[in-house]
Amino acid sequence: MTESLDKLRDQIDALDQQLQDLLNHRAELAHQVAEVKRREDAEPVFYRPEREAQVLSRIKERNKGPIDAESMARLFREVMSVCLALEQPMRVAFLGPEGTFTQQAAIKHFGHAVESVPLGAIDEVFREVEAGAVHFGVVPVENSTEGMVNHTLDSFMNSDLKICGEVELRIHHHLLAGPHTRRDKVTRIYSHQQTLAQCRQWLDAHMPAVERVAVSSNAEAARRLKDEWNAMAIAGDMARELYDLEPVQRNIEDRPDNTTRFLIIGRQDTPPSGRDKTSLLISGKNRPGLLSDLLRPFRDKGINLTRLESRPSRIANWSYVFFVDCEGHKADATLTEVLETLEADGNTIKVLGSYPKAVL
Ligand SMILES: O=C(O)C(=O)C[C@]1(C(=O)O)C=C[C@@H](O)C=C1
Repeated sequence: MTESLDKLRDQIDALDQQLQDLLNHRAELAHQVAEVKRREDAEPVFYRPEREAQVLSRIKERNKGPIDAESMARLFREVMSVCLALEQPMRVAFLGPEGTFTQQAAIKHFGHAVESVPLGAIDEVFREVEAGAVHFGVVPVENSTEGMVNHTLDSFMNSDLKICGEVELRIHHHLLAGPHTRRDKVTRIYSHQQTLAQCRQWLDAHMPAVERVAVSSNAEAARRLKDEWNAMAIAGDMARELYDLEPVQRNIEDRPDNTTRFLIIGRQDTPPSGRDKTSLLISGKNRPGLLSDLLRPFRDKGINLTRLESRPSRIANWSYVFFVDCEGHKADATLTEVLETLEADGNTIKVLGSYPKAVL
């Protein structure tokens, strides 16, 4: 026999009371953790990405359902976000304006309890983190359809900031209309250049005659519809909600698995979490076989590379630096040996950071 609604709700009320008490108990413990950190360190580090990654991975591994592992981890993401805010209110800069995918990535990574600060350009995000005006920054680094975000790679060449985390976000783009849009009179579509590129085939097939106008961000494209009648915009859900726009057609990205990867940048080194990645900037004297010489030590030690990118060095024409992502932490003995071999061969290595692989 099934229980009555009232009885079931009584049980839910009792569990909610327990959950609430447990969450407050957890928050008290986080508060005590903060006191220990303050006592033991003149410059205490409150945010611990390696610990957060371990907590979230464990939650996913031991989850038995019916709540799915991803959703459970997202709930705990918010719990830790609130606990961290009790230790230290955090300010995180992102490539703005409000409503960008980068803001969505910042919230996915840190939870809703952080204060997110929109900035106008990638190098501004770097500068504000360097200056200590914010604790961390979030910048896009690569898209699965359109490739690298070169501004971000180039910013690392002149910065000592450390990568302390990564976020992956599935990107869905929608064709949007504003409150005054006359849908039969549309002559222009606004969006960020990368978004227009990610929706090129759809636009060619469905709106070939409409001019595509690249603007500084998808959120800016959405904002413009406030007072225009002959334009539409392409943007994601966050911008759509922020500017209260109508979806004309959802999910118009050419590839259904369209994903963007973002990096968290900060001033601190991150200890090993057990499931880490390391990002390196490597340069060597231009010669035949340079690239294969750079890669051989990784192969010899069995270290998996997850990304390899070259960029002009900006020192001399046709000389390049290499951005290499590999599995493992710079404190691992094998990776240390690889880096020592590369340096002994006369190459210059800059470790951009070792950080936990994305868990969410
Ligand atoms: O373990 C810590 O160092 C904490 O500060 C606690 C806690 C948590 O709530 O679990 C909060 C913030 C840190 O980023 C990591 C974990």
